[in-house]
Amino acid sequence: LATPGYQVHLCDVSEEALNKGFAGIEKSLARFIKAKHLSEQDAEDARSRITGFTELEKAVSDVDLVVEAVPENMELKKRIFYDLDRFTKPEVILATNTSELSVTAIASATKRPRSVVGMHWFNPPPVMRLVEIVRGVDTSEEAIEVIKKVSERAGKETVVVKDVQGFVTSRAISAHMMECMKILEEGVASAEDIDKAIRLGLNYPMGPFELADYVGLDTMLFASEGMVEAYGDRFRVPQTLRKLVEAGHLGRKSGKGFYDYTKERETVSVKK
Ligand SMILES: C[C@H](O)CC(=O)SCCNC(=O)CCNC(=O)[C@H](O)C(C)(C)COP(=O)(O)OP(=O)(O)OC[C@H]1O[C@@H](n2cnc3c(N)ncnc32)[C@H](O)[C@@H]1OP(=O)(O)O
Ligand SMILES: NC(=O)c1ccc[n+]([C@@H]2O[C@H](COP(=O)([O-])OP(=O)(O)OC[C@H]3O[C@@H](n4cnc5c(N)ncnc54)[C@H](O)[C@@H]3O)[C@@H](O)[C@H]2O)c1
Repeated sequence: LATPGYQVHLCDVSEEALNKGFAGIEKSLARFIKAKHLSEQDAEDARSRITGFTELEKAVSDVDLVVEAVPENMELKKRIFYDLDRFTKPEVILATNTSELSVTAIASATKRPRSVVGMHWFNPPPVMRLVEIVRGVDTSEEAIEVIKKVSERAGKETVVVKDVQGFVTSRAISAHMMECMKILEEGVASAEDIDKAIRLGLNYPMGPFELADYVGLDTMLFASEGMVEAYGDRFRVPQTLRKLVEAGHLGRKSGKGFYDYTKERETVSVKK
């Protein structure tokens, strides 16, 4: 959002977490410069528009829009939205990047459910072309329009969908990933070969296991558990996923998931 010109307040729980965020932004800017999508000056301008905060109240006291992206946990999201409602000006729109939780339930923690809306980005957000906008039961047309305009200014296409479990995209990707994990558990093929088959045979940019590691296995597990509750057994969470998360192997962000990122990986380069 800083690249197309917005002033951004980035808030996280600690300096360390904040620095991790800034490091991610640097990596992304470097890729855009290398690909000649941005000049050094554009990148410097974007950087200068981002200010870091570790106190939510200070971060949001004079903003016009909040985009929340804390971990996928309803209690945490509700607590944050309760605070956002108290700390922001009454006209501010409060968006959530939830992958699958009920936007309506998150909105119920505020006194302004009309101004609460889903703004679902995709990983990696600077590159992926879609923002899925989720209309909660009370979300106003005005809130939807603001998110459309902001997304378009960030170069994204949008779709507006109803607030059902998993919306369109998480529901579809969960079904695909869960089925591939069951194929792995049945011993039909190795993770490497399933990824290769889906990449080359079905022309997906990433196989299901490298994508799960990329998204984060904890996020995948939270999302899948919600799907089981809403849609029943057809989304049964595979043991493999649950065990990896129990072991703290969350994918790329923890260094290990379906694959080991602490070593050179020869088997699963994303391409070829
Ligand atoms: C769970 C949630 O709720 C929802 C989700 O997020 S579900 C997951 C959705 N995401 C996906 O499905 C991603 C699938 N994977 C892909 O589309 C591709 O593998 C990928 C875009 C990540 C990488 O693309 P790939 O062609 O394999 O690699 P690469 O050549 O390195 O990257 C392609 C371009 O993106 C750029 N890029 C990749 N990651 C980037 C990043 N983090 N920041 C900036 N630019 C990036 C590269 O610089 C490159 O740019 P160029 O074509 O102009 O040179
Ligand atoms: N990972 C993905 O590919 C992806 C894609 C689209 C949407 N999402 C959604 O985005 C959200 C975040 O997911 P993630 O995978 O980035 O999780 P993550 O655990 O990788 O990152 C969450 C961030 O929130 C911070 N945080 C935790 N508590 C906080 C608080 N009280 N105040 C401020 N910051 C806090 C953490 O320090 C961390 O930096 C979830 O709702 C997820 O479903 C994730």
